[in-house]
Amino acid sequence: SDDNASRQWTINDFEIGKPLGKGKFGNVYLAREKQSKFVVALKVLFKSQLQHSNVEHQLRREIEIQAHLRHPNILRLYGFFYDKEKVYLILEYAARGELYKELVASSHFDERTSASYILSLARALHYCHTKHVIHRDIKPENLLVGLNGELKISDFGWSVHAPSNRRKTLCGTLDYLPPEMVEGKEHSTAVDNWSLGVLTYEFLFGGPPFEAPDHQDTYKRIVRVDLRFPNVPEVSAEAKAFIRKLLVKDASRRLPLPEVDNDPWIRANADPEL
Ligand SMILES: COc1ccc(C(=O)Nc2ccccc2)cc1NC(=O)CCSc1ncnc(N)c1Br
Repeated sequence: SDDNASRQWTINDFEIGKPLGKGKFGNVYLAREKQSKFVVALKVLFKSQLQHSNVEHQLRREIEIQAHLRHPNILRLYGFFYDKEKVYLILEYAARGELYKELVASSHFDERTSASYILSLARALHYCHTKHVIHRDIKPENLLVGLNGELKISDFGWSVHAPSNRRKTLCGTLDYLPPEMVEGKEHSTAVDNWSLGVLTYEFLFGGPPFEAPDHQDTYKRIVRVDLRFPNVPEVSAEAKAFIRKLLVKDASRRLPLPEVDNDPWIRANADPEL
């Protein structure tokens, strides 16, 4: 409940369990609030590292953004607290962990699994866009899986309010960035439409579409939309047609997220229960 989110928590309110993951600014632990026995994921961030990387403002913006986001496919940030040297984020626990691990384990997903995940993602991103929030960092590492196999978008570390031309320090991989971002131009919510296309490709073929030996080559392939499909029989023409509707250089011509529901490939393959 919301009064829970605002009350002042301390680390003594929680029993700490196994480590769930090692993040860029700190580690995440399974934890349980002692009184309610509510299970959460507790992310521990070191203030010194946040200050050193000059991302405190990003974290504050993220906390502000997340406080207003409520969607079944968006990992909840229930609240936060801090002590002298650390900031703690109280996160929803995604019982089936990182989607990335499932993708690596199975090398690629079948069309039904892929279409179901992509539909959930399209609905969550459209919800964000109605709140003028662009995620900007949609990639398998930022996706988690809930107890019933539902996809959860996490780590809005790079989200901004649209429109924006805020430079995203290209420390991470370029693979998911659209042409307008790699070219440092102004970008809109349509960057997430592009990333959805990249992710669909990666789910079906096991790797991102513009992968190349080095940054420069990836950069060139992205700005040229140098899209090639391995001619593997198990991926349908409808799947490729869907990907081509999203990986479009002109941001205004990318398939709008509300229309993802009506795409023939999605209709034929996504779980109707979604
Ligand atoms: C809403 O989720 C977040 C919101 C914010 C931030 C964050 O660090 N922001 C941030 C940190 C520093 C600077 C600027 C932004 C991170 C997350 N999420 C995560 O870190 C995911 C932790 S891993 C995990 N979580 C739950 N269940 C599991 N099974 C696992 Br594994």
